[in-house]
Amino acid sequence: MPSLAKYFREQNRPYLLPMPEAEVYLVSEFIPPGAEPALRQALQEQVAWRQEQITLFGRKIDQPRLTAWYADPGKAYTYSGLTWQPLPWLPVLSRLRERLQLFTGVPFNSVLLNLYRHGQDSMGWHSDDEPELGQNPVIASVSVGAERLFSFRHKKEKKLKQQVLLPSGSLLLMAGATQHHWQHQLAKTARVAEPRINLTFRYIA
Ligand SMILES: O=C(O)CCC(=O)C(=O)O
Ligand SMILES: [Fe+2]
Repeated sequence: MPSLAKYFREQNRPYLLPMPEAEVYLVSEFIPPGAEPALRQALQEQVAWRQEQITLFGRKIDQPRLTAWYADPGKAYTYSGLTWQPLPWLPVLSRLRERLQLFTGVPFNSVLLNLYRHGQDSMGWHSDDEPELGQNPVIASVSVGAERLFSFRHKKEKKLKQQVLLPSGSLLLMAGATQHHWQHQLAKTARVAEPRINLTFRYIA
């Protein structure tokens, strides 16, 4: 990571990742460190975590993570072949949404939650480019728990790559044309045994 990252981290200012044809910002302490343990506990206990399955080569297999989907009424979302019916907002999620809306100045009406139980849980390469997200979606991704490595690769220029560690309490904002030109993933890792919770706030048309 370039040395400027340290400056932005210390100021707790959004750090713009050096990526062409993308707009990706990292805010390292979006959740104040003192508030992080209570948030982690609330999410682990209150969220209706589910083990979903996907069909791969005609066989049903468990997704390598647990998930949950909360949204305003009437919003359904199709994601990796599954159509999600939303649950009504929990207070802990509404409060986070409120803070994110003030911070970013854009509305969010849904959140997809991922629970990576350990380093063997993961999410493969994809773009968040479903039509219901619109042209240039702003995706606000909050991380709580174990620090994991998040990777980007450019769709056409295969040499273009970027990686960023997502510490607990951080906010990663993906905006502009990021989803057109780049894919992202959360790879498996043998180094992490602790769980990580990720919340991606989105606006569904
Ligand atoms: O866990 C993460 O940081 C990424 C999750 C993600 O890319 C998604 O939910 O679309
Ligand atoms: Fe994603």
